[in-house]
Amino acid sequence: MQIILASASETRLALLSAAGLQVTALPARIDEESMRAALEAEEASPLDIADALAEAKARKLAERHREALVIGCDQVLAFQRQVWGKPETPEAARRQLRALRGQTHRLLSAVVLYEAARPVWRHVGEVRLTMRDFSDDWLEGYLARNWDSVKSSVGGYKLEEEGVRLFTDVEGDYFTVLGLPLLPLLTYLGQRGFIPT
Ligand SMILES: Nc1nc2c(ncn2[C@H]2C[C@H](O)[C@@H](COP(=O)(O)OP(=O)(O)OP(=O)(O)O)O2)c(=O)[nH]1
Repeated sequence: MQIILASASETRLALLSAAGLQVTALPARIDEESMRAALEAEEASPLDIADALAEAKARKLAERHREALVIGCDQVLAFQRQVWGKPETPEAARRQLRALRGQTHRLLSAVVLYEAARPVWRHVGEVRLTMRDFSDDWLEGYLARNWDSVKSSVGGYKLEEEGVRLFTDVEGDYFTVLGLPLLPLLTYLGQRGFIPT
């Protein structure tokens, strides 16, 4: 069965490909900003927001590819009752990282699987990340060196790159930080016989 990743995320495609899966990546192109704003207005939890966005992406492509297995994903950052998506500019990343400095925030990575155009499995992974009290000067250098890479990341960092220097503690699954709860997904795909075990 064809596996479609309903995502423009190079990181997610790289994780699935490195795990040996043959996956076709197609962007779902939903209006995440307005969906997230509407859900926040209804006081949806960060978990429900990530899950709803992941499902919307999977559903959109599953309706066009009814015979495929479609994986939809979404990751949000939760901090002090706020829910953040990707910072749009270096200034937004600077503001966000200064707010998170010396604090603990959460990343929630949701995955929803559609089979024959129906949702059959879902999971949300959560990680708690604590940032050190880095200096403004260091942050300026970090952004100058890393903005091109981290502008595609919800936290303004990539844990597997220099972004690791932001942290004193990461409590949870590495792949969930990168945006995909890979291990539960691979377990389910194996149990259902979609990938060899
Ligand atoms: N390589 C890497 N990527 C990260 C890390 N933290 C977050 N990300 C990326 C994974 C996702 O591409 C992105 C989360 O944003 P979204 O869930 O909105 O996905 P994105 O817009 O990239 O693609 P999609 O909405 O699925 O088409 O942040 C990290 O530590 N390392």
